Amino acid sequence: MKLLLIAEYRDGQLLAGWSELLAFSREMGGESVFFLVGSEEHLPTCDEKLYLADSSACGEYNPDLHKKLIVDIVNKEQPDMVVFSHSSYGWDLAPRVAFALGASQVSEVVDVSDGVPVIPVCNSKLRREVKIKTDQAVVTLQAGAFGLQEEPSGTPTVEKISVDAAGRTTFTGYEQAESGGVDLAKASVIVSAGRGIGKPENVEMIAGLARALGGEYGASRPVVDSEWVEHNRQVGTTGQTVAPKLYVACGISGAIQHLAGMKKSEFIVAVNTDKDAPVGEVADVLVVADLKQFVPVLTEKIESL
Ligand SMILES: Cc1cc2nc3c(=O)[nH]c(=O)nc-3n(C[C@H](O)[C@H](O)[C@H](O)COP(=O)(O)OP(=O)(O)OC[C@H]3O[C@@H](n4cnc5c(N)ncnc54)[C@H](O)[C@@H]3O)c2cc1C
Repeated sequence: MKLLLIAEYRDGQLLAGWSELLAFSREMGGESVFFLVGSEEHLPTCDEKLYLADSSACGEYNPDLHKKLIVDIVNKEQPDMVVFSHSSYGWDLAPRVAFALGASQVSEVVDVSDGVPVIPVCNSKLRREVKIKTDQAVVTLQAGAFGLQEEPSGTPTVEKISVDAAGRTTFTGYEQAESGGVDLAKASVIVSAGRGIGKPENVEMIAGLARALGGEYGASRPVVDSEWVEHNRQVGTTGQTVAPKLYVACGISGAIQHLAGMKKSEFIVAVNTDKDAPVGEVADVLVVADLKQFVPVLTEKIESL
């Protein structure tokens, strides 16, 4: 099996997701070739072949033009799979490439089972193995789902490529999302509220524990989507990525999109009524308890120290 891995470049920097693409390729047992619209200054540290288009000529974000470049490489290399990150770049480009190739597309892959991509379904409550029936497939990988065991090293063999066409899209720049007054990335302790808190009035209970520990409070996406907590406190792939000394996940099941934003925390405590909740796989301590009983008692004890 051969895989074409589409690395990403933003604001003059190579994005770290390239190593997740390589980890996926290794799980698939495949030979990998990279594609990047970027610069020779920032290349993946690996020994694979890399097709490099210059971002100053092709634009960092020009889906029309990048699709043409990728399709040319696909015609040359004949990979079985073209692999993107499940990012805004991937969301935009992957369907264009799949359509151009007449290939099937599998979005948001989180695992591999016996060589078959696995995707979450039913709001991540279930997983589905996807059997690909076309000769070629285009897949996108959920952030944080795949990781290399070892620190990547090496120097790619670079082949420079270019394209004459201009494309129909004009890139005008990136706009930074407003982060508001809270910068969770700077907090050394974060206590997060999940759907298990049950009602918006219980956010204060989570904020109280965070205050007692000298930290900030965060939330999972359903809590933010319900407008119980503002978006700048959301942790996960569509929120903030954090790595505090202590992360306390209260009533959070541990969906891959949440774990991707907090699993690098130094010490993780999870409070959950379900002893089999997936968050237990990353937690250093799993407290099997009703958070409405446990959190107020813990807060009181800490405050009395
Ligand atoms: C493209 C995409 C991007 C996403 N981005 C994000 C993201 O950035 N961040 C994010 O968090 N999610 C994100 N999600 C959503 C994610 O898939 C999950 O749906 C979400 O993380 C689940 O949130 P939760 O754990 O709070 O809720 P649930 O999965 O419903 O879990 C609730 C947990 O609370 C426990 N519980 C219930 N009652 C109690 C109690 N009284 N005491 C203790 N425990 C209790 C339950 O056992 C359960 O484990 C994204 C999804 C998609 C498709």
